[in-house]
Amino acid sequence: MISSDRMAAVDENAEALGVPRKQLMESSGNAVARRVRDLVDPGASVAVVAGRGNNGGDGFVAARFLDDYDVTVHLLGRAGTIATDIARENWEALLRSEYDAREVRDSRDLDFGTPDLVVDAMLGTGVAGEPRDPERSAVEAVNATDAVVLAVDVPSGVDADTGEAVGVAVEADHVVTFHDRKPGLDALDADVTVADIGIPPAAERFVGPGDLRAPRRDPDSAKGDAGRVFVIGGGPYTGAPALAAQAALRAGADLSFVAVPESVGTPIQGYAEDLIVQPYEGERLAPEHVDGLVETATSYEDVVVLGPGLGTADETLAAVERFLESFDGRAVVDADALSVVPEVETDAALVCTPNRHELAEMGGPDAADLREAAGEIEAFAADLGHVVLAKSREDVVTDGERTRICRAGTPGMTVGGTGDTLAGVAAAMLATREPFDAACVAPYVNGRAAELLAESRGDGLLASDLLDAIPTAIWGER
Ligand SMILES: NC(=O)C1=CN([C@@H]2O[C@H](COP(=O)(O)OP(=O)(O)OC[C@H]3O[C@@H](n4cnc5c(N)ncnc54)[C@H](O)[C@@H]3O)[C@@H](O)[C@H]2O)[C@@H](O)CC1
Ligand SMILES: [K+]
Repeated sequence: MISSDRMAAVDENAEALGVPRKQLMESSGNAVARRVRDLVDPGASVAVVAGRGNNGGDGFVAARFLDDYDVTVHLLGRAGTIATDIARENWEALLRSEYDAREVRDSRDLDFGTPDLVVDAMLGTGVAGEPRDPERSAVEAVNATDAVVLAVDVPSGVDADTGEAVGVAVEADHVVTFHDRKPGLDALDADVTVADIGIPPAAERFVGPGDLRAPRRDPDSAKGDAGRVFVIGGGPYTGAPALAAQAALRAGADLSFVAVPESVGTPIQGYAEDLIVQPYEGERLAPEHVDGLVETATSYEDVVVLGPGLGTADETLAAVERFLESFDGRAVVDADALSVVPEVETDAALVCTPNRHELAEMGGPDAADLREAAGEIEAFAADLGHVVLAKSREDVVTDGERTRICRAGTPGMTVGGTGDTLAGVAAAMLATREPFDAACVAPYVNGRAAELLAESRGDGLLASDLLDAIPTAIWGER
């Protein structure tokens, strides 16, 4: 089962892996034609009713695979308004080769005769709202025929995710959908087949540009703002919390607060004027600081980063435990704070970011190659009840049910501090995405940032160099 957002991401990932959309369209159209062959005999009359998006493009391709049928293609609207290059190219290919392909410029001219089969290629996953004319009239005309109706991907007017129709919708007898079932198709009274269109499994397995670009939809948390990040770290170390907080800003957070012992507040503020330092008394985090921190984080709905530079003093780990017991928001847990997570009952949604050694100390698999241990890491995350982003050359990201691999990055990233920038990026992502998605995208961004610097910095990369490259890794390419 695949949602339309995820499908769009996978499709873009496939393109990045060298399987362009136009190739997928060729496979989709071919699959539609094969289904036509199953349903009606050669010589039968087939009307392809096509919209101006890629769903229509699939229909244009299908026509080329049906030369032993009596095929007419009806484009709803003017060819000049075809929305994508690949659909337009396939339309023009029909014209140049003298297929019977017509523009329907006015819904009153809609006449596709009395075909044996109608291919509904009007609207697919790109539909927004109820079908407008000419599609609306065409949907009604298709429903009024006696022809067998084969819908491409999803019956036009039906929402692929919910199965609902806001206005008119095609009553399809058959649906050929691509790559994987769409959740909305189960609700329909139609026979559904799934066609393999050659999307490599790697497009789903590996985090890619599609994951980054996918709509950031999270009805529970996204309130239209990019979020405040609250880093609880520092004491024995000062660089780590500052890097995490700055990375969060570079990845789009509106504000970055750093709660640190007053002993290190001044140096941390000195690193960057963009950070808002909130000092508490003493030299390290202790249980007496926790209530105030929980209150701040809760009242502002901050995404918390817990751990960078905290150290391992007993009272600090007790404070981490106490924090997690009473906090019920979202947090990235990193570094020294990780060892507490398996012991604690918390209502918070956590993204845990252990390296190989921290993962083993948490009770996860002790493996030299994390990717090979992905199954065990998934089982560990299921047990833990939190998202695990296990960092290595190839990161393993899992919520206990789904697992993805992130291959982005460079050898130069073994330098200290890249884990801190990762935690900050993850927090910024967590403000607008659900935890698993945020955990997939964060190492991709951090790794891409390093890749952008590979030529100029090589093995001399510093974690602080990544800060500048993070915005380009997110928004700058394409
Ligand atoms: N995502 C993928 O991986 C693949 C997608 N393919 C096809 O591409 C389709 C999605 O293509 P698109 O994103 O171009 O979208 P669609 O072709 O589903 O629809 C977009 C077009 O319809 C118009 N439109 C939107 N809402 C409308 C409404 N309410 N009334 C009238 N017109 C409306 C838009 O202006 C646009 O021109 C899929 O359903 C599938 O058929 C396949 O080619 C293969 C791979
Ligand atoms: K359709």
